[in-house]
Amino acid sequence: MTEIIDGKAVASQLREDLQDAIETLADAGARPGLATVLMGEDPASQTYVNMKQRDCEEVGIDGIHVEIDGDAPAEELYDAIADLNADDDVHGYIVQSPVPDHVDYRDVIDRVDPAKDVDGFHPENVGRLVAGDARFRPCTPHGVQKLLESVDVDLEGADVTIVGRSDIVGKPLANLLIQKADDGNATVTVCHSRTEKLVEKTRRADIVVAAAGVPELVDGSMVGEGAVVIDVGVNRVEADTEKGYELVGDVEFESAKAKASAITPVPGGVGPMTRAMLLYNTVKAASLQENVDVDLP
Ligand SMILES: Nc1nc2c(c(=O)[nH]1)N[C@@H](CN(C=O)c1ccc(C(=O)N[C@@H](CCC(=O)O)C(=O)O)cc1)CN2
Repeated sequence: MTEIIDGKAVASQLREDLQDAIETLADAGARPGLATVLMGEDPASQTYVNMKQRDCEEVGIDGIHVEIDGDAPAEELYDAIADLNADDDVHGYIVQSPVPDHVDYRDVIDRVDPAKDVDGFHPENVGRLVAGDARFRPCTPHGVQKLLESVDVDLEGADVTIVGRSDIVGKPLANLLIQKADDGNATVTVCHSRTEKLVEKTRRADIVVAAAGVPELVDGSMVGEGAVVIDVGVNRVEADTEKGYELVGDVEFESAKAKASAITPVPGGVGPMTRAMLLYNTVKAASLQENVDVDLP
């Protein structure tokens, strides 16, 4: 029987497990604060920031939301970032990606105070992660690690094939999984649009992570018998539904499930974990800035 990895349940447990740390901070007179910044009107991004704000409310984190018109000059976003860097009540913040075309996301990230960079995207935090001393693990890769932990998969020496080389998922996940750590020690192959013999590389893997942003790119014929399949894709595909779209992963679920020992669904797999790990990083940021030791799950 294939195990369906319930990301909602793992995320819910993690939010519960964060409560001790949030209470420890409260006892010391500190309440974690997270700001979300959204520039533009991308509907999926609006959904994600709304969900992030709701998560904050649920666990006892102060949420602040900043919205910037999609046509505004980049300087307006830079000013908002400067304000958040200077605000002592904000321990962490994220600038939702993508930003409008006239704004360079790298210029944006460079301006974020690395101590408040709870996405873990600032070059200083990327460097620390690669060096094996991460301050903030990027939320989606960290969420994938927690999901693998939840199915007790042995990463030591495992062959992992990641399809996708994005700065947000593929690159940091590969770096985390090769590290000398209990949740690392894997052998990782990172595939991308120029990779040759992709099927060969996914089929030989013990763990396949699909993170290319291409709906149903990975099907059952690309999955080895008994592999663990992690689907990072959350693609909105036009459909005759109330919302006018349906959510489709990067994995063709039914055919991959027939081969896999465990698989994440979309929705309800990696997405909720991305949000849960943002809360985790915010609590960590608050603990570091307020000099209060907390036990993190
Ligand atoms: N600044 C950032 N921007 C983006 C990130 C990121 O980590 N930081 N990642 C993605 C989007 N993302 C986070 O913001 C994200 C994606 C999906 C979900 C989620 O909960 N998905 C649900 C379904 C939601 C729905 O109904 O549409 C699920 O999969 O069950 C949360 C966050 C790009 N940008």
